[in-house]
Amino acid sequence: MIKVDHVNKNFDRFKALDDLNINVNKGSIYGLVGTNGAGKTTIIKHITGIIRPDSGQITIGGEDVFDNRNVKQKMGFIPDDLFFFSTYNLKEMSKFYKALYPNWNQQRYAHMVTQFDLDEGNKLSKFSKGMQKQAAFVLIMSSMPDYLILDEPIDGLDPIVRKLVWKYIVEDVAEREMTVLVSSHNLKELEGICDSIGIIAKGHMIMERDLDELKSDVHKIQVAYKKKPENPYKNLNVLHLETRGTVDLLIVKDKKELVEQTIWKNNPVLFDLLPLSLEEIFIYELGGADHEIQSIIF
Ligand SMILES: Nc1ncnc2c1ncn2[C@@H]1O[C@H](COP(=O)(O)OP(=O)(O)OP(=O)(O)O)[C@@H](O)[C@H]1O
Repeated sequence: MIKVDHVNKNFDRFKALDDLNINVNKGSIYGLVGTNGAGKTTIIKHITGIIRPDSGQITIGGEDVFDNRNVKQKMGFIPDDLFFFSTYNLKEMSKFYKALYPNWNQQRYAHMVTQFDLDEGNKLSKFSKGMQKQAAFVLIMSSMPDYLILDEPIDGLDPIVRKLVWKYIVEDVAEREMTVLVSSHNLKELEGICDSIGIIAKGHMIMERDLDELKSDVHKIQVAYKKKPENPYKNLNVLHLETRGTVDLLIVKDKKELVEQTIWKNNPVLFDLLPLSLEEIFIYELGGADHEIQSIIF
C-alpha cells in the first residue's frame, strides 16, 4: 500500500501541498488527476522519495520512503521529464538497471525490446521523445517493481504503443499484485484501467473513490412528463437542474435504485438515466464551470 498521510509542502510562501492524503491499495491501479499546477508532480516527487515533506508522512508497504534504499529498489518511477545518461545506448542502460534492481528480468527485457521495436545499439539521446519514454518503460518494467509510479506516462506515445504499455501494466497488477499510481490528463484512458481515482486541487485531495462506486453514484438524467408534478425531485440530491422545453436535464448524486423509483413514480413519458464519464465527474467536482457542465454533460 502507498499511503500519503496529512502531507504539507511549501515552496517559500507558496503552499504546494495542503494536508494531502492519498491511499493506494496493494495490487490496484490508482489514477491521480487534477488541473495544471494542482500538485501532482510535487506529490509524486514526495512518494518517490526525491523531496521531503514539511510535515506529514509517506509510507510504502509500511516503510517511510525518504532516503530508504530498500523501498526504492522495489519501486519503478517514470517521471514527466525523463533523464538518461546522454552517451548511453539502451543496452548499456539496461546493464545499469540490472545492477541497480535485484529483481531485474533479462528475459522480459529482451522480449520487450523486440515488442517495442527499439534499437538497443542507438544512443538514447538520439531517440525521439516518444521512443525515450518507451525505453524508460521497458527498463522499468524489466526491473519488476512492486510499486510503479508514473507521471503522465502516455503523453506523446502513439495509440498502439499506449495499448501495449497498459497491457503490461494490467498484466503485472493481475499476476503479481503490482501497485500502480499514475497521474494523467487523459481521463478517458484512466477510466478504462483505474480501480480508484483521486482528484486533487490546490495541493489538497478533494475526492478519492473507487471508480465503479463513484460512477454508480452520479447520474445524468433526462425526463419529461405529460403533466409535470409539483417538486418531483424533492427526495433526490440534485446537483444540477435545467429545463429545456418540456425536458428536465438533471445531475443527481444518489443510488440508481432510488433515482429510478422516484422518477417512475411520477409516470414520465421520457426517462433516460446515464452514468457520468470520468471527464464529466472531473469537471463537475472541480466545480464553478456551470456553463461547461451544460455544454459537456448534455
Ligand atoms: N521547486 C519548486 N519551487 C517553487 N514552486 C514549485 C516548485 N515545484 C512546484 N512548484 C509549484 O507547485 C505547484 C504544483 O506544481 P506541480 O508541478 O506539482 O503541478 P502538476 O499538478 O503536476 O501540474 P501539471 O498538470 O501542469 O503538470 C505549481 O504552482 C508550481 O509552480
